[in-house]
Amino acid sequence: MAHLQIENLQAGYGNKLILNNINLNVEQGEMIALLGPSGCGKTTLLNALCGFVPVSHGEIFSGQRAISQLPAEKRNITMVFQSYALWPHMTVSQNIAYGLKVKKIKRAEIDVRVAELLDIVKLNGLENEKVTALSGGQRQRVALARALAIRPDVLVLDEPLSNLDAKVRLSVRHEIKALQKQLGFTSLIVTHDQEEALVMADRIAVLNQGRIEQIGTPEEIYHHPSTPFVADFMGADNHIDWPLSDDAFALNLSGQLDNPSKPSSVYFRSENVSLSTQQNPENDLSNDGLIIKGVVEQSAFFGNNYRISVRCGKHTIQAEHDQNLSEQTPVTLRVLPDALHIYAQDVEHSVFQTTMPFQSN
Ligand SMILES: Nc1ncnc2c1ncn2[C@@H]1O[C@H](COP(=O)(O)OP(=O)(O)OP(=O)(O)O)[C@@H](O)[C@H]1O
Repeated sequence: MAHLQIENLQAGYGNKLILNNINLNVEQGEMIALLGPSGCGKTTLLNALCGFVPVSHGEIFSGQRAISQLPAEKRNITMVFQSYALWPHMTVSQNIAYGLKVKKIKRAEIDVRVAELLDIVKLNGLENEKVTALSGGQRQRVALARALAIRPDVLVLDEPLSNLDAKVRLSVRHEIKALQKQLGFTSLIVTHDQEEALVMADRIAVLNQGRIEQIGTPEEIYHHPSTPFVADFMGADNHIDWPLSDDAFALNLSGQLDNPSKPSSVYFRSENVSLSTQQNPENDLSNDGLIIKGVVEQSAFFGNNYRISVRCGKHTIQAEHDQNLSEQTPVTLRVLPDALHIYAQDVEHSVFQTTMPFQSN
């Protein structure tokens, strides 16, 4: 049995159902990132696990224990909040000790545990400071230490990095990941930020409107998004519907698509579009893939590269290129089959199903 098992979970607020049929297993020592757009139910799922939102259907097992109807304090699941939720009038040590005191642990034992945690989160020397005197990154480390102090069965983190500036955020996310590997705690982390999820998580669950749309390793989610929603959310920012009666586009898949005339949605990332200013660029492989003719509409510098918007018939396609290009430059774009995410459109049911004709490595 998984360390945490969520089965057919439904939860919401009053009559408003937010989470619908959530199934998720989290193994001991695993970190799962919950990723999805604003309002999809990420925080509600954490709240349902912690006992802050009632579960109307289904069950949550922590180890062998069914916990969905237990009060929050009996679940041994601890939350680290975005806003840190520290006691401002207390010192760093007092904040870390708080949960242990509530549990009426002996003073000597608390002192040992607090010293251990100060070491773990590298806050030695700051134990007697008021938390209000600390930086955002240090406060979040206090919050983490306080949550870990009571040795929770599961740690849940609700956007723990979103109040930190970009540079601190990068270092704290690596610290949390290193701690998770070192201490082996089981955790779920909510984030808006797909890069954060890719870097930190062992597996990612992508949520859409209260349902899990896909769950998999970062590599699976990134390279093999199983639905158009996941492809789009994970940065496949170009989208066309096929077949397309537009001379600017040619799709050659060497018969790999089950039925080329079947309506399909094709998604691909701008970073996978190779751009040539030659009209008939030499192809060193074959003609396979998507080939598009167009003219440059806009070119914007973004550090590593230029982001080029290309007008292709009625579509605008985003590409990346190492040089600035002037408006109206004619270009040829090419996307190799491995970088195309293709989904059959099931018109009758208004849902998409992946055909997954290609496997990228
Ligand atoms: N206390 C509440 N009462 C009623 N509805 C709520 C309450 N809290 C959240 N909701 C609704 O539940 C839905 C899911 O909200 P939730 O906060 O779980 O989303 P989220 O994915 O965490 O969003 P965000 O990324 O913006 O934090 C939203 O439609 C929201 O309006």
